[in-house]
Amino acid sequence: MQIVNIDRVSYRYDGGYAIQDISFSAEEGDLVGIIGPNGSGKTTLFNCMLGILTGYSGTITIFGQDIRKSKAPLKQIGYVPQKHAIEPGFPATVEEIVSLGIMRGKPARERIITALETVDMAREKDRRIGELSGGQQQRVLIAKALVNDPALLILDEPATGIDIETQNRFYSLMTRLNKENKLTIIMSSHDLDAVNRLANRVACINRSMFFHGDTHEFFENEDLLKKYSEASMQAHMHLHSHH
Ligand SMILES: Nc1ncnc2c1ncn2[C@@H]1O[C@H](COP(=O)(O)OP(=O)(O)OP(=O)(O)O)[C@@H](O)[C@H]1O
Repeated sequence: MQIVNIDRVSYRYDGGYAIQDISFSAEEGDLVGIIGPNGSGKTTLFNCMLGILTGYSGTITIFGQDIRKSKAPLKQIGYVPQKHAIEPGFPATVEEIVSLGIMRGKPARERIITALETVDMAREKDRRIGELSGGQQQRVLIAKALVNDPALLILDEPATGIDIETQNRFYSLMTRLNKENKLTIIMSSHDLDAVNRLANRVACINRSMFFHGDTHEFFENEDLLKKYSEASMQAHMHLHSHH
């Protein structure tokens, strides 16, 4: 079953196109890695898929429905945005943070605990989020995204800013959610090595699409890898030329 189909999607801000003519799809059980240098439009693409940005052209179909015509599929998406540092003194507890993810009905305590157990954080439920390490905070934010029992999980650069050992634990969690919980996952990442290990499909974007297919096809293709590293280098220099 097709979970997501992105068909010739473009979005422009006042300054020009952030994404142009993007197409790719995800089947049930896929773990799709979206790779692209800084500023390549990954967050813009996710915001279109989440119904946050509506002025795109092209068609986004999720669980078989055009999201312009029905908002219902959006309720089955769990989303973990790009991580922002949480103030150490931020007063909310882990359990309170996860309860914020509940879209419908009363905050069901059982669902919160189940989501926290999934990410191995149930023991910390009464602790303040600000006291936790970056990797633990990230797991709590995933629990928040899982609390509605989504069929699709979208993560925007989930492992950025956490140490290598924690990243590896985090990647095992992704694999477990994908394989055991049968969750379809779309994850953007700068970490090519992690994408190579985890994802079965890759979509590589640099404003427009430059590859979409099986992971091994991308990583076995020297030309594509070279093109990707050149594009990242340019994006990097472009970013730094403004400072
Ligand atoms: N609100 C906005 N108004 C105007 N331009 C924007 C806006 N948001 C993003 N852009 C531009 O659109 C392009 C794509 O940005 P986007 O955040 O989607 O990329 P990204 O791949 O997620 O980048 P990063 O990896 O750095 O987060 C960039 O050139 C950015 O400057």
